[in-house]
Amino acid sequence: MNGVASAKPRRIGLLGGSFDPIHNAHLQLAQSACSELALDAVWFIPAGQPWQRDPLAASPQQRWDMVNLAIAGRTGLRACDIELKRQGPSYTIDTVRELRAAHPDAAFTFILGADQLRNLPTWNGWEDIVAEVDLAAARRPGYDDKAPPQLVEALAASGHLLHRLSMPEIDLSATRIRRHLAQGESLAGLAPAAVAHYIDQHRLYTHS
Ligand SMILES: Nc1ncnc2c1ncn2[C@@H]1O[C@H](COP(=O)(O)OP(=O)(O)OP(=O)(O)O)[C@@H](O)[C@H]1O
Ligand SMILES: O=C(O)c1ccc[n+]([C@@H]2O[C@H](COP(=O)([O-])O)[C@@H](O)[C@H]2O)c1
Repeated sequence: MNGVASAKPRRIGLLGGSFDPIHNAHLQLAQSACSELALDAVWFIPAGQPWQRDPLAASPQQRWDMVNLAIAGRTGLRACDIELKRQGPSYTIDTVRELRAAHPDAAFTFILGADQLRNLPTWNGWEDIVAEVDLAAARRPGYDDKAPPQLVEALAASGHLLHRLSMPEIDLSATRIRRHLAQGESLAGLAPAAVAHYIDQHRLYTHS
């Protein structure tokens, strides 16, 4: 074929999280974003040092292992260790800039729940994030899913979009899972069986 075919950019969703541990709502969020936004893939990005949180219970290696177990065999889902390899606090702005530089052929959308959508204006360099990527947000029980006004303004100025995911609210959090485990309760239906098995083998989250 003659001429230059304009290759369509790969559409990649980025799902950052502490994943302490990864659970079924994370998977549902990724799969909803993938199908609703016609993404080619969603990359799970475990945070190395999530600077706004208390110290995590599982180690970076354990969170990485659990993410990989959870996504194994699921089409379009991948894990990305960019933040685990970086020193210092994990800033999303560094991640999106590095990924855009490394993958100029890709169009990235950062995926998040309503809690972090509300919180986004406290993130380091948040206006720069909005200038780099689209956002996709899911509702979450107990959180207003209205975007903060300064975020709406920044999105309008940047030309990037805030996609609203239509997945139903899921009342599940890693906090609830850690609490369940500390009380000796089962994870059935809350996290993939392989993750539950890993948690059991490594005796994670046995104390609240
Ligand atoms: N039930 C849920 N519905 C929608 N989004 C969710 C849900 N659980 C987590 N997320 C989103 O997934 C991303 C990663 O979340 P994270 O790893 O902190 O899990 P978490 O369940 O919120 O953890 P924790 O209870 O420890 O705060 C965040 O953007 C968060 O908003
Ligand atoms: O960049 C920041 O300053 C920043 C502040 C808070 C949260 N984030 C990112 O938001 C994602 C979800 O965080 P969390 O704490 O809900 O697991 C994860 O990728 C974090 O690195 C990013």
